[in-house]
Amino acid sequence: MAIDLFRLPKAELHLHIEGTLEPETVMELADANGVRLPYPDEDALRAAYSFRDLQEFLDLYYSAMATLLTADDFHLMASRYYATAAAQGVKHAEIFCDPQAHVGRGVRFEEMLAGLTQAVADAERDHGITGGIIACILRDQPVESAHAIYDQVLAHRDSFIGIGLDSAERPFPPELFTDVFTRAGRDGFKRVAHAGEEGPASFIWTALDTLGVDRIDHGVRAAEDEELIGRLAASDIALTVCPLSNVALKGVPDLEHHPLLGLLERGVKVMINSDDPAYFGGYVGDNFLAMRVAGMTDAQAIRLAHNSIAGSFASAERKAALHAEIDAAS
Ligand SMILES: Nc1ncnc2[nH]cnc12
Ligand SMILES: [Zn+2]
Repeated sequence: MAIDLFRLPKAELHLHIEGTLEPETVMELADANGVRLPYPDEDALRAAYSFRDLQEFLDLYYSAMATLLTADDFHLMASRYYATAAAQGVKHAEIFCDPQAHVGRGVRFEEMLAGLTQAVADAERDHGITGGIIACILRDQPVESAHAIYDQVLAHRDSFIGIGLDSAERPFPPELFTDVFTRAGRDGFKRVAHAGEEGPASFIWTALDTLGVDRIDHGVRAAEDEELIGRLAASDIALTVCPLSNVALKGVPDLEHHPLLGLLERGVKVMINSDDPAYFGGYVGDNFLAMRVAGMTDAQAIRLAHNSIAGSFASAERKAALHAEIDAAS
């Protein structure tokens, strides 16, 4: 009998918490906060969840997050994510947030952080989900802004696991942010970066070699570069792949032609994540189910789940316990 993919224990390592805003939550927060949106109702908003590319998605993503004002709003959003994630087998989650996108529209950094850190603590108490928060730098904002937001992250050192790099990829190569990532490395933060989502495989090389990242987010365009596949397979660098996202943003034509399973078979440490699940058609368990329809075997699903634990920043003890949970469930 096929394994229950929702009950398969897994880690989620590529999840933008602002990308979990379902249309009903956006409308609820807009009403509560008196924020005017260019959509009359939930259905009209949902109808807009169809994208030609990354930028078109980002435009909607940034406009919907304008409904987040108070710590309670951030807490509500994240708590809803954790409840759904728990029901889909997530045991450990390293969630992204985009502080510049909130501070830039007048929300205090501490307001955002209070809501998110409370939700992280609640998730462990209520669902047994471990993990934490990775603050992403917006690569389409000036480098000075990256340093300024990093100063705030550093001032709240204990609330963050690490720093990341996201937003519009193609005109903004990783090396623009070498200095701020060097600072973060010296300060002992883990470092991750989106690379090879829409941008070329060369961005994966520079994320590794100039930013010193511990993990690559997406990285699917590594499949176009044989030398890079060899390098990744020989390393411990994991790729946090997001299948439904790549189809929704037209990076790959369909899941049958997605490079995930090919990279897995080449020995690259890939795993399945949801990216922005409210926008792309499903949470991490839904991504597993969709990949099964596209040909993923149970044995591959189990390897992907183990890779998600191995690629996480959890402690060695936590990792051992979660690997054992996967073995028990499979
Ligand atoms: N898929 C994605 N790529 C880059 N930046 C993002 N921010 C939220 N989702 C993103
Ligand atoms: Zn992402």
